[in-house]
Amino acid sequence: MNKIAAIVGGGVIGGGWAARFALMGWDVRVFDPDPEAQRKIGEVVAGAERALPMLYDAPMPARGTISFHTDLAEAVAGAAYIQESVPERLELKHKVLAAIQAACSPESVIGSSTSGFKPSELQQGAARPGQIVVAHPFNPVYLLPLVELVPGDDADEPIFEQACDILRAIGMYPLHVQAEIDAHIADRFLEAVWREALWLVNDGIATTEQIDNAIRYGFGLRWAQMGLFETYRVAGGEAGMRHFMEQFGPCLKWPWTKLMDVPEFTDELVDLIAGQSDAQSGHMSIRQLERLRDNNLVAMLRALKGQEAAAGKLILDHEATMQQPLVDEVPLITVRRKVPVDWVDVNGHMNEGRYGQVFSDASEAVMTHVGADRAYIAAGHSYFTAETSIKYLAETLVGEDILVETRVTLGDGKKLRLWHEMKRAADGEMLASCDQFLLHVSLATRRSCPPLADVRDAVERLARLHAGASEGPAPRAPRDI
Ligand SMILES: NC(=O)C1=CN([C@@H]2O[C@H](COP(=O)(O)OP(=O)(O)OC[C@H]3O[C@@H](n4cnc5c(N)ncnc54)[C@H](O)[C@@H]3O)[C@@H](O)[C@H]2O)C=CC1
Ligand SMILES: C[N+](C)(C)CC(=O)CC(=O)[O-]
Repeated sequence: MNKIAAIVGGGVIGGGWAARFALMGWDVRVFDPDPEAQRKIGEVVAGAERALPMLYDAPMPARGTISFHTDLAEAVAGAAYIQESVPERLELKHKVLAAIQAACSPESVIGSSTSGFKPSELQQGAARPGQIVVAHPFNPVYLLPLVELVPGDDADEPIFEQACDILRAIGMYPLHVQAEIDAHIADRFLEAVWREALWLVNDGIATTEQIDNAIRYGFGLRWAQMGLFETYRVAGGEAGMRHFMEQFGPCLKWPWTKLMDVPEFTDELVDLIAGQSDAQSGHMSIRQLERLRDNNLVAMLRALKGQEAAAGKLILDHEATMQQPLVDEVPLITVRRKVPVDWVDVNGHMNEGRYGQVFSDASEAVMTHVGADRAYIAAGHSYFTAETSIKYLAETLVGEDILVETRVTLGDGKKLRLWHEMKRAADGEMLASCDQFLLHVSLATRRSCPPLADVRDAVERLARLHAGASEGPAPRAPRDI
């Protein structure tokens, strides 16, 4: 299978798909008749380039190309994955899907971003119905992993499997929706909440800002990490879900919602809502709001990563597939990454504590390289850092690509000394240096001891290889420990 994706319809959602595929190493071809499409996608890709790599504490794959095509057939021919993201009108989707099928390989996956149409509706009159699946993403597609994958009854099994594999490979979470239904799963919730919110504004109960506050200071935070049922299970106390249902079941019969109805979109209601929304957020442009949203999402997803929970666990698992083994070279490139938004301090640059983290990651990469990896540590041996001296040489800013070059300046028995240079990838400027001294330890006694033979040999071999090539300080006499 090649790594070519065709994006048909390059608006808000198509642009997000294009960015995610390209940043995950796919070559992307876009077809969109709008003369402004290239500019609009450029804006989305710029936002994605800034935000998506911040989720990962690993080097990203080499970015794929994005090309723009005036001929749909040319864009889709030979693409392994095709995503349709044209406006939500069934007759338009039928026309576009027919044109795609006339030009693409029968083996390609055709995903549709449709928010509400069922696969059987999209497949009506199609040349190969089983090739078309609903692949409904969430905005921004380049940060949110969920994609509702609805194959429908006529789905072609290999196409569906391939869709799952490709979506996982680009870091997404394909949720298999077994039975087709209007608006799939998630949009049903969104619409219920949206409907209720419209009533609250319409009836003068709450403003748009109060409704947003009710979500973001409360249940919105819960939903991001536990969803609905797990949250309510906890809310039931020690007796869990049963008690929760017993206590709150009767409320469902009380007039707590107006979900069966929707207020008329009169000019007055549209003016009221748009006016309140302007008053609430009109001081920021849409691009500024997008950047704020992306920063917050990155910070939240990174927090979930730290807890190995929910979408954070998904990113961790995906990251593990992206790690490349170190190449035995002088210097070793031990870290390649982007500075994420949650590493910035009040001075607007990378906080000093994060330099320690970068150099610690660099040392861990060396440890793995010499065989002191997770299995070695689990078997009771490791290295502890005994001394670190960091020099901060230039400011490191959020979003910058950085790398660390590491030289082994001493590898002698239980002693390991490393010289790290952190550089800006764009121009090679040195941002910080670090002289680090580590001692091999037994995790049973928590005291220093010689490494096992393989690790000792690997460390000593690296030290010989790096001797003379060092740009770091002259090795000092190791401390007597
Ligand atoms: N905006 C959202 O929050 C979400 C939208 N979706 C779904 O994604 C799809 C696209 O929605 P948006 O990106 O929001 O719309 P959009 O209006 O931002 O973009 C649609 C794009 O399709 C292009 N287009 C129109 N006719 C075309 C044709 N014949 N061939 C190729 N391109 C054509 C337009 O020029 C435009 O750039 C819809 O099915 C929508 O339901 C899914 C998830 C979220
Ligand atoms: C409003 N919407 C129906 C287009 C929303 C979606 O389909 C998903 C999302 O990103 O909220």
